[in-house]
Amino acid sequence: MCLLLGATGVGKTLLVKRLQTIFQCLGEGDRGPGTRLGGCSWCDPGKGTQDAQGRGSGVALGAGEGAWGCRGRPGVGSGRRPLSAAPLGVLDCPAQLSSQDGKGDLGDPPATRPTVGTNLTDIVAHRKITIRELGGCLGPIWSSYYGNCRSLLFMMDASNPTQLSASCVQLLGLLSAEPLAEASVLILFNKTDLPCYMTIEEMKSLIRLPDIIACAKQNITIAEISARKGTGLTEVLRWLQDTHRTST
Ligand SMILES: Nc1nc2c(ncn2[C@@H]2O[C@H](COP(=O)(O)OP(=O)(O)OP(=O)(O)O)[C@@H](O)[C@H]2O)c(=O)[nH]1
Ligand SMILES: [Mg+2]
Repeated sequence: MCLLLGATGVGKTLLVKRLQTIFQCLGEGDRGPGTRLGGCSWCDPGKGTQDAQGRGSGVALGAGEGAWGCRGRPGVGSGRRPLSAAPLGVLDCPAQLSSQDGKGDLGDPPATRPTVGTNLTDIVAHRKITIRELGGCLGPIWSSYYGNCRSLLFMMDASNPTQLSASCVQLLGLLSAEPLAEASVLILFNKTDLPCYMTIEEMKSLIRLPDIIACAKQNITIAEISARKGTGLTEVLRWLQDTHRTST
């Protein structure tokens, strides 16, 4: 189980929707040789960038290339670029997840509403990973859900300095919670597409992140992302895959 926590409005639900979009393209099993998909630039060369031979930069899996197969139109084999090494090879095309207009190749950001309870989402990266988002408004009872947590995604809003200190207090509470002592932690600084966002260096110094990491029992990784544009989601996927590779 992966817990996804953070103050209300930081972008947790949008992140999960974005990950779902990517996994629906990449994570539904190998369809075998000759399989290529339409739908998004992750799997449709026609929508991706073109290499020197005019082939697209979309990806498709050949036989036995692992659990990151694409879903979509079968039998359109020409022009596909087989992966040399699955599954991480699939994630070597992060540029397609980003664009300047806020829509990106992931399409328009879907609408979200404040999560007043908990959302469970399954993604498949070698094995099933269940992401449990807890609404920010549930902060007082987050601790009821700490059991069976293998990994923790903690999201902060990099564009909101006034929320940063409150988020830092929440983070310290999580890191000191006994049931989460063994969890791997990924701190996500989201909304880096906004003009007013703070750089990772600014945030590190504001919340004394190096000290927090040094004192924590957990293995902590940090990443700057934009759930809106898709920036940095490749790293999130890699981290999830690596963290849950051997977990139960
Ligand atoms: N500009 C920008 N807006 C974002 C980003 N991520 C989320 N948002 C927007 O922020 C708002 C809140 O996003 P949600 O995903 O609902 O936030 P949440 O963390 O799930 O909030 P709760 O469910 O209340 O805890 C929505 O309008 C999103 O479209 C981002 O990376 N950039
Ligand atoms: Mg939500």
